[in-house]
Amino acid sequence: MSLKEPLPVAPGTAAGPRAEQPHRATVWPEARAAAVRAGDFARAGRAPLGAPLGQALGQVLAEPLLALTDLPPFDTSAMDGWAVAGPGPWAVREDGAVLAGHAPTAVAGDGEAVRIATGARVPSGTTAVLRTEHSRTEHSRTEHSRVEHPLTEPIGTLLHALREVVPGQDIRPRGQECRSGDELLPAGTRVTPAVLGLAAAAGYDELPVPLRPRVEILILGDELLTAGLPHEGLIRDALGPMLGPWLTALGADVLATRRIGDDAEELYAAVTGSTADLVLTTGGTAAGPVDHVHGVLGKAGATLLVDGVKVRPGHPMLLARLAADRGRPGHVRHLVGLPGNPLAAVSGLLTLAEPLLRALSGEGDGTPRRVPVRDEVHGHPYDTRLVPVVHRDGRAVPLRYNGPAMLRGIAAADGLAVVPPGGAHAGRELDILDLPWPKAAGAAPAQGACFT
Ligand SMILES: Nc1nc2c(c(=O)[nH]1)N[C@H]1C(S)=C(S)[C@@H](COP(=O)(O)OP(=O)(O)OC[C@H]3O[C@@H](n4cnc5c(N)ncnc54)[C@H](O)[C@@H]3O)O[C@H]1N2
Ligand code: MOO
Repeated sequence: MSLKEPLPVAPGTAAGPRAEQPHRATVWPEARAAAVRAGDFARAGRAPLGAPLGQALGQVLAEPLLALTDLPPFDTSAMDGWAVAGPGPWAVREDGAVLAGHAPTAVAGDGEAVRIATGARVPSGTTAVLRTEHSRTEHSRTEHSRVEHPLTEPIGTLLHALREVVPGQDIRPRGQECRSGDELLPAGTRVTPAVLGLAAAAGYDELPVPLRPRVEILILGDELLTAGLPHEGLIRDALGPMLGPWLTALGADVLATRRIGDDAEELYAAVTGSTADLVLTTGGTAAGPVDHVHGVLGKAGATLLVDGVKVRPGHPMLLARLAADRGRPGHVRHLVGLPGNPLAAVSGLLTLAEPLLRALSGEGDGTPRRVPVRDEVHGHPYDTRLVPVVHRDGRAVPLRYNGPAMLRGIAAADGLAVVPPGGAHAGRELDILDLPWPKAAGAAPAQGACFT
């Protein structure tokens, strides 16, 4: 697939000084689409990885799963019983039974039968398999004294069918499920335990899965503490502990979470020196005296693809393509700038980072599901709102504590409702961005306290 380089969605390509710039915010759906395009563009040219079966679980197939063999690979018996040739009664061959995993020892001639196990390769010449419970054997008197062995038959044994025998019955013909080269599953299929089983049956030792996107997190802000209680204008870093595990849950390989402070030079060095596919910064996206993200992107020769989004919270979020790394010219790198307010950062994560990572992993655009909202939700006059909700009885219930600086709502939520400009009346179906972890059992009382 040849992909065109994604263009900035708003006028202007270079990140430069912000002063006096026109408002360039992108509408929310278009911002997500731009993130998908960026991920698709970065994925093109990345060769998939051959992951051993056990390590591929949960990933998606980078290529279609083609059968490496016919399945079944040979004609097999579907039942324990007798491989028979032609019409009965049949003379039982005394030279052995055919077990699963063993090459057939006998070639069945017309009027002959040989004992066979489920899954065993049927001897050539077999016309049907007669189930044990549908058969009767008759032994000649002279041989009765012979010691019986489970895998050999007394000489002169005759086999009778107790039911009509239809040609081909209880034989699974070679290639019944698939022929070698058949497409078993398309690219993009999630590797589940069942897919692992099918892949093994079809001859795979490794599966082609996309390289896990490599992400580096840069936490900006001199006011942030990594331990203890807030004091003297200092607050705890809420994003460092949250973003790494969140990105891991999205399938990314988190290289590092680094604390940079409000130092523009250190930020420049970290951004330009990063080997990650995606650099995620937190804070410093606005126009304050120590908000360095735009300036550093300009100096680093980055291209802004999204510079502000018409969404609340989180509107200063941005997406940029970083200049090519001289050491790895084909490696496309992006940066997502998350606003510092913690719920605004979550909004940026779900609006820009998640779709980009999903596309980079070949997972499609993850169309949100639609759920009716239980209560009226107030909207912003012009912008989309993302509001934490819990699912109750098939409806989305908006939670309180949904301000840009608050995490109390999202910590109790199942997802974020996408509220269009102007708001939504009770009962209206809204897109829901589900969170990438299972619902917590027993969380209902805490959530109850958060309802509007
Ligand atoms: N003049 C304007 N000021 C602001 C605007 C604006 O449009 N014009 N936008 C506001 C909005 S909306 C947001 S969101 C913030 C975004 O600001 P930054 O991305 O530059 O973030 P900071 O200023 O660094 O921090 C904002 C806020 O968040 C706290 N913070 C930052 N990092 C963390 C963290 N890791 N853990 C917890 N809290 C964090 C920081 O202390 C600030 O309180 O800008 C508005 N201003
Ligand atoms: O966009 Mo800001 O996130 O509203 O606080």
